[in-house]
Amino acid sequence: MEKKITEEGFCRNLKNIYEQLFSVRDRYDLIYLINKSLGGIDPFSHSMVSLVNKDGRSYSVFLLKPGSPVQSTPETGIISDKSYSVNDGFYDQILSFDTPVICHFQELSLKGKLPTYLKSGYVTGVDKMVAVSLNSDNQKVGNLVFFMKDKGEVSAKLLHIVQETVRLASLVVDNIIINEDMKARELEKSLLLSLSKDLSAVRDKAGLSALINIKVNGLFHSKGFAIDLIDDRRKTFRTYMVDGDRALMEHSGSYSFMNEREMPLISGLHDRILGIDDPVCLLREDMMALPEEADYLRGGTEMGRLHLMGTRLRTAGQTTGILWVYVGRYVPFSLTMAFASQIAVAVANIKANEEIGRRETEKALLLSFANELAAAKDKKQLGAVINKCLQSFFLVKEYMISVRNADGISHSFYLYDESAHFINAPGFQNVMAAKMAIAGGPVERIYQEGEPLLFDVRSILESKTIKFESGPFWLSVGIPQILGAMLSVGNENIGVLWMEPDQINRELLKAVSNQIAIAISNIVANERISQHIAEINTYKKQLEEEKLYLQEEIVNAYNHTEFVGDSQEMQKIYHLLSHVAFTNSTVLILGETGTGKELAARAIHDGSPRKDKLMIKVNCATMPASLIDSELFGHERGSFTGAFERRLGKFELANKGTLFLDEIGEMPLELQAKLLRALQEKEIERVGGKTTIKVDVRIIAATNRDLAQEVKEGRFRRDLFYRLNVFPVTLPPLRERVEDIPVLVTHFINKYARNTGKKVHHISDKALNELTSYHWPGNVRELEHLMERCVLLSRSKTISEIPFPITEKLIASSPADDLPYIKTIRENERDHIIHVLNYCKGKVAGLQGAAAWLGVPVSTLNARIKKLGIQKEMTFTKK
Ligand SMILES: Nc1ncnc2c1ncn2[C@@H]1O[C@H](COP(=O)(O)OP(=O)(O)OP(=O)(O)O)[C@@H](O)[C@H]1O
Repeated sequence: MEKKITEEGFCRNLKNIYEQLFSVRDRYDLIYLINKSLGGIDPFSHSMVSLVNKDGRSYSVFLLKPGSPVQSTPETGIISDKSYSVNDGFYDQILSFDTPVICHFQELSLKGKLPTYLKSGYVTGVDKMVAVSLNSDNQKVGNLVFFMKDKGEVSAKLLHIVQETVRLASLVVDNIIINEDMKARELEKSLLLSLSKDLSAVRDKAGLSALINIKVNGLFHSKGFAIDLIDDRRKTFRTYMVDGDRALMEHSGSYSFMNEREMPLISGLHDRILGIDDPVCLLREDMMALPEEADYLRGGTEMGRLHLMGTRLRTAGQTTGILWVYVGRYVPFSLTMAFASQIAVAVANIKANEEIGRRETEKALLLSFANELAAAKDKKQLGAVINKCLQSFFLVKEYMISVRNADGISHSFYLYDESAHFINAPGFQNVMAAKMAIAGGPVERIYQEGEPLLFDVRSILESKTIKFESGPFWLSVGIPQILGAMLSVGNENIGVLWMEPDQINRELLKAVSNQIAIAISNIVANERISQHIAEINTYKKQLEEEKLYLQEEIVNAYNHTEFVGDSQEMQKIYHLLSHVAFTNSTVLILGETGTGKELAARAIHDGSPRKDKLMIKVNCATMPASLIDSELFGHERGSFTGAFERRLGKFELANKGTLFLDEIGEMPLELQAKLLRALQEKEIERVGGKTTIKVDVRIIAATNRDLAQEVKEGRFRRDLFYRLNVFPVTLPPLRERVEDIPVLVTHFINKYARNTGKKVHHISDKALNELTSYHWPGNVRELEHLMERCVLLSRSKTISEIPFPITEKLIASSPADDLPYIKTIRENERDHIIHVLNYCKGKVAGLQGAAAWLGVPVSTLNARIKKLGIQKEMTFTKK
C-alpha cells in the first residue's frame, strides 16, 4: 500500500523538489519527479502530463503512473501511443486558462465532451480532474492533470500546491523540449541511416512497398501509407503504391477505382502539399472537410488514426508526387521529410528501372512491328498487322484510321478492324464514304495539339464546340468516348488513328502511330500512283480517241481553201475579216448555206494571235441533243449511263485557241443558257463534275438562220444573241456576186483535176454562161460540187456540158423561179453517205462507224464510197 503524502509534507518538501527539477532532462524524468513529489498526494488518484506537439495542432499524453487504470481504452489502445487534436473543444479550453481548471467527468460525459482516452478513467470511478497549463516562453505548451476519485471539494490549498508544481514544471519544459529534440534527431539519424541501407537493397516495386510498410510501422506507429505520383504537367495523379495489405485504402471502397485511373489533382489537397516543403498534417476534422474525390484517403481516419501526413516527394529538384502516411502519434516534421525524401529517390529509381524494362520490351515490340508493317504489301495486310499491334500494345483491337484526302481539306475513313462490332451497324457505309471537313473538326484539334486527344462525343455533339461529323455514328454504336492519335510523316499530317480509350500509354501510342503513319503513307502513295496511272491510261485512250478529230482539224487547218473571188462584196468581207482577226472579239458570221462561213471562221483564226493553237469546230445541228452538253463541256466518269471514262469537252480542247460554233441557230434553248454562262464566266463545269475549269477560248459562231428573227420568235435567247453579235459579218450569196463565178469555176476545175488526176483545164463560154445565169441556192458549195462532177464526167480538156439536175436544167433559163434544187438518187446517196461519215468523224467500221449507222456491211459501204467518188477530204471536214 502506497504511503500518501500530506499537503503539509509536500510544502515542506517543495525546496527539495525545486532542486531536483533542474536535473530533469526529458518528459519521463518530469513524470517521475511529479509523480514522486505530488502524484501520491491524497486525494489525487493519479495524474498525467501532456505536451502540444511541434505541429501546434496535436498533443501527446503520457501517464504519471504507468500502471494507472486509464493507461489504455478499447477505442484508442494505449493512449500514450497516440496524438490527439488540440482543437477538440476540451483540450483547447484548458489551455486557455492560466489558473487550474476543475473538470467534472460526469458533466463532461453528459455534454459529450469527455475525450475518448479519459472514458475508462471515468468508468473506473474518477470523479474530476484538476488541469493546469504548462508555460514556456509565455506559450502554452501542454498541461498537467490530476485525477480525483473523491467527490468532495478541492481545497484552495490543494489548488495552490498544484499551481506551484506546475510553475516549477514550466521552468524545465524548455529543457525537456530541447533535450527531446536532440534525442529525436539522433533517433531520426539512426532510423534514416538504416532506412537508406535497407532501401539500397530494394530492387522492385513489391520490395519497396514491403519495406515502406515496415518502416511506416516503426516510425509512425501505423500501417497506412500511399504514394501518389503526379504527371509532368502537374495536372493529374495516379496512385502508384499503397500499404501492403491495402487495409486503409480499401477500407473506403474507392481504392480500386483510384489505383486504375489517372485523376485530376484534388484542389485544396494535392496542390497544397505539392507547393511546400513541410508535410501537411490533416486531422480528423480536416479529413472530413475534404471533397468527395478524396474519399480514398478517408479510410484510415475512419479506423481511428488521427493524422494523415502528406509530404511531397521530390527528386533532382522535381516534385514527383506525394507520400501519404497515417500517423498514430506525433512524429517530427523533419523526420517525415527526411523519410519522404529517401522514399522519393527510391521510387524514382524503381520507376526508372521499370521504365528501362518497359522501354526495352516496347523497343523489341516496335521493331518487330516495324518489320511487319514494312512487309505489308497492301491495305488488307496492313490492317492485319495494325490489328495485331494494337492488341499487343494496348489490348485494343477495334480501331479506325482516317486519312487526309487528295484535296487536302477533307478526310475519310480508310482502314478499320474488320472484326470490329460496328462494321455491320447501320450508317457504317455512309461514314466510310463521307468526306469530312478537317477544319473545325476533331482532326484539326488533333493536328493542332500534336498529342493524342480524348473526345467525349456526347458532350461535343451537345455543345457543338467541334464539328464532329462521325460523332452520331460513334454514339449509335455505343462508343461515347474516342481517342484520336495523329498520324504524321515528317511535317505532314496524313491522318488519324481512332480507338476507344483505355489504359493507353500515350508515348507508346505516339511511337506506334508514327510507324503506322509511315506504312499508311506508303500504301496510300502506292494507291494514288496506281490511280494516277489508271487516269493517265484513261487520258491516253481519250487522247487517242480525240486524235482523229485533231488530225482532221490539223489537216483542215493547213489544207483549207483560200477565199476566191474579188467582187466588191467579197473585198468588203476581206476587209472586215482582216480587221477583226487580230482582236479577241467574238464574231458572228451570217449567210446562206455554202457561202463560205466556215472558210471565214478559219480565215479569222489563221489571222489571229491564236493561229498556232487549234480551231475546234462544233456543229450544233448535227450533234445529238442528248450529248451536246457533254460534247461542249466534257464529262466526268460515271456522270451518266455510258460515261465510262472522263472526257474533255470542245471548250477544253479549244483552250487558248478558237471555238467555232457552226449552226448556232440550231442549238437547243437549255444549252444556250449553259453556253451563255460559259461565255460570261470564262469557265466551264464538266457534266457530273464538281469543280469549275477556267478556259480561254475565242468564240466564232455561224448560222444561216436569221438570228434576230429567231430571238423574236423565242427560239434563241436574246442575251446569248447579244453576246455573240459583237462583230457580225454577213457573207453575200453567190447570186449577188456573179462576177466571182468565173474565177471560182477555174479554181474548182483546177482543184478537182488535180485531185482526180484528170487533164481538164477549161470551160466553154456556153457552159460558163449557163453557170453565171443559175441562181445558186446552195451557193459556193453547190458550185464546187457541180464543178467536181463536171471534172469527173468530162471526157475532154474543156468542160462544155454542165450536168445540172434535170429540174435545174429546166429552170436554169428562168432563175427568177424559186424552185428548190432537186438531187438525183445518186447525189442523194452520195450526200447522205458523206453526212453520216461526217457524223462518225470518218470512221467506217466498228460500233460507232458509218457502216453500222447505215445498216450495210463495211465492204458494201467501202465499195459505195469508191463508186460515188467520195474522197477523204470531202468527209467530216466539209458537209
Ligand atoms: N469564196 C470561196 N472561195 C473558195 N471556196 C469557197 C468559197 N466560199 C465557200 N467555199 C467552199 O464552199 C464550201 C462550203 O463552204 P463553207 O462550209 O465555209 O460554207 P458555210 O457557209 O459554212 O456552209 P453551211 O452554212 O452549210 O455550213 C467549202 O468547200 C468551201 O471551201
